[in-house]
Amino acid sequence: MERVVLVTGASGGVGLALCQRLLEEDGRIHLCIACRNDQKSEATRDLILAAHPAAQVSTVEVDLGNLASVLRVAQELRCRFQRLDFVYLNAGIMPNPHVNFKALWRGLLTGKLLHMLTTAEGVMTQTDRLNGDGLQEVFATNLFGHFILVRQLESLLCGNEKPSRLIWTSSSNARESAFSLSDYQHAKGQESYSSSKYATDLTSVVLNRKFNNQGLYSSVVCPGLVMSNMTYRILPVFLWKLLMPIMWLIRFFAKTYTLTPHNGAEAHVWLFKQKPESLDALVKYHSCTSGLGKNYVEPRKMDVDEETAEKFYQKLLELEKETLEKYSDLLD
Ligand SMILES: NC(=O)C1=CN([C@@H]2O[C@H](COP(=O)(O)OP(=O)(O)OC[C@H]3O[C@@H](n4cnc5c(N)ncnc54)[C@H](OP(=O)(O)O)[C@@H]3O)[C@@H](O)[C@H]2O)C=CC1
Ligand SMILES: CC(C)=CCC[C@@H](C)[C@H]1CC[C@H]2C3=C(CC[C@]12C)[C@@]1(C)CCC(=O)C[C@@H]1CC3
Repeated sequence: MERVVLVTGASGGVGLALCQRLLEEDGRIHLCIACRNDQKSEATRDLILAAHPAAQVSTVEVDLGNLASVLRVAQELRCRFQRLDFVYLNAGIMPNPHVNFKALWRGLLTGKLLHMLTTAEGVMTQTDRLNGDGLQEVFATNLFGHFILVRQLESLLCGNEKPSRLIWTSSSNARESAFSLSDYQHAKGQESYSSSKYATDLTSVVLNRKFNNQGLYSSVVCPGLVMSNMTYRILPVFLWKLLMPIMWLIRFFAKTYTLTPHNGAEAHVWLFKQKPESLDALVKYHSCTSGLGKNYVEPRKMDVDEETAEKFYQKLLELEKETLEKYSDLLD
């Protein structure tokens, strides 16, 4: 029986490249692409089918920042499939990004420039806002919508003959200091993106602890710095194009400058080929590209405290309970 692979955020960037690369690896998979609306779904499906005419590609529509939409899509997926083999939790946003160029300059003087150029630590801030569900938008879209999706798909992911896999697109920008248990939605600070990605890392660690014995395995990946709609909202396209020769140079020192969505999907595709039992739950798998353009994957231990992860998970369960009570009419 063919493997069923669900990819969120499939309409562009890393998600779209991932879909193309998965079909190159195994043309027999059933690929289900999740996009925000049916025009995007159809356009993405057409693009994928143009390169892989014999591929089995189906579509679902979901706005991950809208809990009713997440509950509806989960119900649709439960009706459509008996099992999901891989779920790539890749959709993500970074609204209103702001780059602190002075910080980069200081980094040059203090010898921290390379670290800043690869993690954006101390370099980027964002302005977040409340969404229609009354949640912080970045937390809701990058993490909580995906969390509810996974929990609602438990019957398709757990207890199958073969293990099922969750693969979260995290980031090198995930940082403990941007996250706090008392403000886990990051309503007070200006690093909501960094906080949401750290929360993603914590969630993946706990999901492994809770669900490995039911055959569900979770991993986190970082695609590296990729030119996509997300980065084109940080600096204009022409500036990125001007910076390209400098970034190719930086790549000799910073292997996470993958720069293209195809390269950025390296770790996602590598994980597709690994046995889950051989993976380390406390490791983030980074897509890397060498100075000469060769792609590879680098595992790096994550900076996560397992006790904080467990406490955070309990908070997610409380929020989940509130959500399910609020939307009880949408549940079977
Ligand atoms: N680019 C980079 O340098 C890095 C990116 N990442 C992560 O990689 C992932 C992919 O980003 P990337 O490809 O670069 O960026 P893109 O902006 O190109 O892709 C983001 C995808 O997420 C989708 N999406 C956004 N919001 C929602 C929503 N509310 N509901 C459903 N789908 C949504 C977008 O859909 P739509 O087309 O409708 O907007 C799009 O398909 C993200 O999680 C990002 O945080 C991590 C490290 C570095
Ligand atoms: C010479 C040069 C590359 C200049 C660009 C400066 C900044 C705009 C970038 C330096 C580090 C980058 C970075 C990201 C965005 C752009 C930078 C701040 C991310 C935050 C993009 C999204 C992520 O998930 C992680 C990236 C880390 C590095």
